[in-house]
Amino acid sequence: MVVSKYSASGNDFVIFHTFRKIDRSGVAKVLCNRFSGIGADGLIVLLPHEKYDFEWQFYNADGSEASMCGNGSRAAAHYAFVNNLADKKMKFLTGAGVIEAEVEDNTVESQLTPYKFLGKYEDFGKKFKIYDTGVPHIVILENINNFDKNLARNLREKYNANVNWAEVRDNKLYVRTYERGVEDETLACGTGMCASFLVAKDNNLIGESVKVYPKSGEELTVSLKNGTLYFKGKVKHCFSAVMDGKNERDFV
Ligand SMILES: N[C@@H](CCC[C@H](N)C(=O)O)C(=O)O
Repeated sequence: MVVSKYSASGNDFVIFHTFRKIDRSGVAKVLCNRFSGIGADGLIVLLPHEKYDFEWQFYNADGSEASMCGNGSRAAAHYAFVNNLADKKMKFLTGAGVIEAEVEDNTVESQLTPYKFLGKYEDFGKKFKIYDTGVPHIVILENINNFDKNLARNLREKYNANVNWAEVRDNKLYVRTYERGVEDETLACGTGMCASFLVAKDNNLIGESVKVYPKSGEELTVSLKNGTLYFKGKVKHCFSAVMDGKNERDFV
């Protein structure tokens, strides 16, 4: 069994492709474990699809399945292209709908599925909005140094959403995200950066396109064109490894 490890702006993934569509929650937990596995925020499995270039299964590190992952969509597109599973421009099916992606060397742009506004709230002493950009995200617009892991954990549990602190400085967007399913802050979260973009835009703090910097410090671009979110940045293929003599069944 061959697996690849990718980092998409610091959000890291184990990726492989196969023909079998089975529950891989247990495999995700084993492979994503940072001490006894490969270590990653999520597992992505590419499967054949009759209409699209492929479909994917996405699992968080704790084995929970998520309908979408922005950074994962960029890593998966790069993996599909270099492994000859798709052309540079591709369409693939996720739990949230069809993603269109384009690979140009190590830079990948994904066109996300339509977003939904889920409401405006005041709770735990904070004002925030929730947008679904494929998965739900709470966005608190304030100094990102106020990022508070305990508060994020409480909000995540009560609203079953990822939690972002977002700040606009010098026309740039800075975002820190506590991710559901990793249950910690990650170095970057694509759907979180896109939700933060929407909230900053609602507040007239940015235009139709902005440079975004997650915790990793890597630069990405989020744009809104005709009501559709585009998300672009570099991905890194860290390595591919042969899991010697092993089948994924051996991991659960
Ligand atoms: N890191 C992802 C989001 C992955 C899913 C999320 N943790 C959830 O369970 O909602 C991204 O880049 O968008």
